[in-house]
Amino acid sequence: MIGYGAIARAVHTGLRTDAQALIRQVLVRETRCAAIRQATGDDVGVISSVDALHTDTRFVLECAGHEAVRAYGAEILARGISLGIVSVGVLADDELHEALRRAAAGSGAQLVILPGAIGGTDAIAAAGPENLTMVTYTGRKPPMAWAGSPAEDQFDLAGITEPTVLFSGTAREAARQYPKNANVVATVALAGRGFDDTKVSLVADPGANGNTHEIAARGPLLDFSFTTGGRPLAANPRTSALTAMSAVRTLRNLTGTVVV
Ligand SMILES: NC(=O)C1=CN([C@@H]2O[C@H](COP(=O)(O)OP(=O)(O)OC[C@H]3O[C@@H](n4cnc5c(N)ncnc54)[C@H](O)[C@@H]3O)[C@@H](O)[C@H]2O)C=CC1
Ligand SMILES: O=C([O-])CC(=O)C(=O)O
Repeated sequence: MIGYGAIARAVHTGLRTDAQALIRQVLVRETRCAAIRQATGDDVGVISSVDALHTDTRFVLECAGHEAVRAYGAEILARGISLGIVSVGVLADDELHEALRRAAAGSGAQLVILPGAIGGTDAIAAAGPENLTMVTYTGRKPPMAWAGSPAEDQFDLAGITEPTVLFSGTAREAARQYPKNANVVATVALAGRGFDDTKVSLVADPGANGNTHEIAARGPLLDFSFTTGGRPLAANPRTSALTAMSAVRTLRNLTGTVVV
């Protein structure tokens, strides 16, 4: 697993008593190794380079942010190790996306896009771009869950008293401008009509109970709307707890006899 922040810790906890999947190593930055060794306990190795991965590693799960996908993604895939990512928004960079695709194609590994904080991408991906005429995404979070995003420079977040649209544009712009809030946007885009043809609104809503994701899609095969009202992780209010459970599910499904 790459990273040991809010999502990664919840994944580790979620799998501690699991017989199906086991986190063997955590890949973190060199400067963080000592502190993270204390936090993980003895059941996990703490490493700071892809070279230190066990040679029989089957799957790497990224829970660390866009920079981590850039730093390690291609190297991992080129070794034939499949990579699951939650920091999907980084794929709005076409050059990186292509480099990861090439690395995976060359080794036979897979780049796996996790659903993360949202439900519904299975239906959109099943329909496919040829069967979708429109896909939109609206994300709502309490105003202070947008702290640390570009919205902080444009709005007085603490003073917001009614639902306020912070961003309106394409999935590509949203993913680039909101790297810690719009990863699900990228997942919707990749499942459906792509980064430039998915309309996105990001809203600060003082009445929001947690992080709400609304997806709407239309086409000859379906008329689709799905809302996920996710509760945040205590360790990071901008991140929905479901993101970690989505990763736990992905890891369990790697070895499950019956896979749902
Ligand atoms: N797809 C989805 O539904 C969601 C995706 N995310 C993505 O997950 C990322 C992590 O989220 P949280 O765990 O809530 O954040 P966090 O800030 O609690 O944890 C991130 C961890 O990654 C580590 N890290 C950063 N750069 C690294 C690198 N180059 N190498 C190794 N470790 C590195 C940090 O030290 C930190 O421990 C977010 O930045 C975002 O990209 C977040 C929420 C939902
Ligand atoms: O956790 C969430 O609610 C979604 C999120 O931050 C992201 O997609 O980056």
